[in-house]
Amino acid sequence: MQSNYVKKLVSKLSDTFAEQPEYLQAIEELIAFSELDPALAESCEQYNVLARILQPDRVISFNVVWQNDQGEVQVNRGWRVQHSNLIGPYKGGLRFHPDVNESVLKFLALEQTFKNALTGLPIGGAKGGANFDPKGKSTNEIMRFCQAFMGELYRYIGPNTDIPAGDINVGPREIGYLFGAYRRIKNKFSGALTGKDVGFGGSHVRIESTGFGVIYFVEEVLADKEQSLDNLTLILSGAGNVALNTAKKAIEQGAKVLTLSNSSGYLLATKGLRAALIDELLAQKAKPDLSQIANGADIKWYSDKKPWEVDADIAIPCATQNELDINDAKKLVKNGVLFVFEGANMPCTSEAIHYFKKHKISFLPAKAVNAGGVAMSTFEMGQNANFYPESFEKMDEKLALTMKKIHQHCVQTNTQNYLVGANSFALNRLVKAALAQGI
Ligand SMILES: NC(=O)C1=CN([C@@H]2O[C@H](COP(=O)(O)OP(=O)(O)OC[C@H]3O[C@@H](n4cnc5c(N)ncnc54)[C@H](O)[C@@H]3O)[C@@H](O)[C@H]2O)C=CC1
Ligand SMILES: O=C(O)CCC(=O)C(=O)O
Repeated sequence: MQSNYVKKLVSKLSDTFAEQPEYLQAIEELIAFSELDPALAESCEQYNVLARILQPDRVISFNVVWQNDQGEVQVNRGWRVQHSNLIGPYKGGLRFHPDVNESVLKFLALEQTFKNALTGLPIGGAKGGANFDPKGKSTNEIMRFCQAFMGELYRYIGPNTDIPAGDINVGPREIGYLFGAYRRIKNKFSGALTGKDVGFGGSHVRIESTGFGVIYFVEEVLADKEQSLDNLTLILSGAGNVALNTAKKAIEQGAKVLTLSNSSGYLLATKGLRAALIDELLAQKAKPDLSQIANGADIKWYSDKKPWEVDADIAIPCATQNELDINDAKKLVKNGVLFVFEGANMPCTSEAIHYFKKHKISFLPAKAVNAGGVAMSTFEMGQNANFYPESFEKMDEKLALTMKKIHQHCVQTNTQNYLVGANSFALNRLVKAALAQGI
């Protein structure tokens, strides 16, 4: 997409939001790797549609005031970025992390909007969270923080308005506290949050869905090349919800998962991680201490290093944004990696993506690869709306079918390039909706 209209708009956004590098990075990737249907181009410019869909409808920001266990009053910043409800209610996760700021949440909300459009489901895009660090906090402190956060957020959400879910450091425990607070404030039991426990309105497979969906998508891409996961080697980063469920399903499907990681280093299992170990890690409530798993034999811990130096067929970054940079990309290419699948949101820097493209490495973008989570959240909303919970097997089948459809949306839009296919399918759907709905 390189018309004068687009160039002028991007230059204006770059000036206005120069202090928001992650948000500008997400815009740059979209513009560099997408194609607008020529039949839409003139109206898109005439009605300035890109300026409307690249910027969030609104950014809500608020104080979160809570007390720690010592009774001291703490103040964090909370946000909800409601990016677009053109094709469905605002939908996207909440992240609690000290690095959270407006730029990070605006990039995540933009990505979410395009990811959700790519699924083909009727969901808009949003993201939220707080610059709260859960590390070292007691369960009571986490609960009080969630209650204080919802004490502000409840005004802006609802089952047909905006439906938050989890993301980094927001899992079933936090969703439980957030949901409890929402239910009490509103005196309503409704599907205003997803990722709930199956005992009170959650869907089977929501916890596993992002990671399982990653592997269903990997299998679709491999099947296109008449390959399977059997005996392929995978390197993964992270050791949270997405990484562990990706590892679990990959091992089940015959692959060898060599690594997991956290911000202190990575764990390498030269013979592949055992399924039982992944199950143990999944069952732990606290974040695992990976360095303690090393056994001095076939499982080793590498401090302050990233897994991208390990020789493997497939790399799947599943931790956080910009965790895989140009130096990592060079190592992967040198070691002969065949595919890079983005499990996390925007884990590869722009430079890394351009390097993969230059070296003809198959690069599969987050919008497609990790969309299984939000798709399952949408199915949770459906089950809440009709008061009818479905079985694990049915939801798992639905997830696999959804990942197949997302794969089709990419390849039917661009047969050569998944990144362009994914971005363009979503872009054209959003532009058409904006034009049809007027200004
Ligand atoms: N949970 C979900 O359903 C979905 C999550 N995502 C994305 O997947 C990624 C991971 O999310 P979750 O697994 O849910 O979070 P999580 O909180 O369960 O796990 C995050 C993991 O990343 C590790 N980590 C954080 N910073 C790191 C760094 N700099 N280097 C290496 N490891 C680091 C943490 O130690 C932790 O193991 C995020 O980008 C998130 O936005 C995307 C789609 C859905
Ligand atoms: O399940 C959801 O609503 C959102 C999941 C999410 O945050 C994401 O796809 O990045």
